[in-house]
Amino acid sequence: MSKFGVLVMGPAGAGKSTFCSSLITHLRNNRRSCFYVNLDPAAEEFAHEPDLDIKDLISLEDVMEEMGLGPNGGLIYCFEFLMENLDFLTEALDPLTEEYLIIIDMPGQIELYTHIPILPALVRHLTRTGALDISLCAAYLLEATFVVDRAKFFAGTLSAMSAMIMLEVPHVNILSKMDLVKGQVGKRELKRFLDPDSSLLDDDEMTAGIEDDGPADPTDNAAMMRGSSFKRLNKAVAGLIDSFSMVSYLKLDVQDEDSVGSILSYIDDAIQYHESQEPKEPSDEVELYGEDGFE
Ligand SMILES: Nc1nc2c(ncn2[C@@H]2O[C@H](COP(=O)(O)OP(=O)(O)OP(=O)(O)O)[C@@H](O)[C@H]2O)c(=O)[nH]1
Ligand SMILES: [Mg+2]
Repeated sequence: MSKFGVLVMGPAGAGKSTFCSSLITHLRNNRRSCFYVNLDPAAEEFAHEPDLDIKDLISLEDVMEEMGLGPNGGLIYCFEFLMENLDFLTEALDPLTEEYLIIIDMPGQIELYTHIPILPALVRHLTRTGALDISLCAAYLLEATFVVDRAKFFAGTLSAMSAMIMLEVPHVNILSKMDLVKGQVGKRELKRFLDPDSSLLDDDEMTAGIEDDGPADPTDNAAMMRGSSFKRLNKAVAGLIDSFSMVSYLKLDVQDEDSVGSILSYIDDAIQYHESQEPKEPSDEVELYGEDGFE
């Protein structure tokens, strides 16, 4: 029996939990079953109560108090604890049938995606044949407001690419909070960010016109950000992203159900959800008709 899921990731405040909630609403409106897993040990409030919550295993507050750790160290400890107690996930997810979409809401600490090998190990446990065997899609969210500052946008894109390479599962990248840039950034301009390439930096107002006049004073932060070495660094990062040509974005406006539905259809395709569904029983209305389609 196959299972299906989506792992919702991205930096702090990118809109992960809001996306999970709008996805749940959309699935319910379309009579589809879902199972919501919260893996953020610091999350307190939810629009939809999680079906499984890491806080029932371990809470960040307790860890910080008992172990004397800060919020980021505490989060890493919580994930190490989860990895030692994977039965917590297995027992809850194992009975789910192929009809369910398992939605996993992750915390926003970026070090979880880039620095430590916990996430690949977790994904291997979720997807391994013979274990949970979940056909899993990773969804990486980045705030659309990042497009205003192109250096920030490429830094975010680099973190999305790093997650893609590290996890080795089907992946969709999402520009969230589209409502915040509507009116600020033109449609044609926005389109260039959906398939980013390094030419975006050529006409960047923030760094355009900078001459290569040697290294900036390292104690002057603002000057560093305007300096030519900063421009060269951004060019190099954008060139690296270009050369992999892996990252493109889907647009998300959580207020618009069609937008959520369109992202869901990309996720469904990536995990081949529809291919594995049992044919549904014909409805009563259809049963009024004979096999030849006539009454
Ligand atoms: N305008 C707008 N605000 C949004 C949208 N999505 C989320 N937000 C707001 O952004 C803030 C963060 O949203 P969350 O969904 O909690 O983000 P998150 O990625 O789960 O955050 P962490 O779990 O703390 O990393 C909240 O105040 C949301 O109301 C959106 O599409 N548009
Ligand atoms: Mg959240």
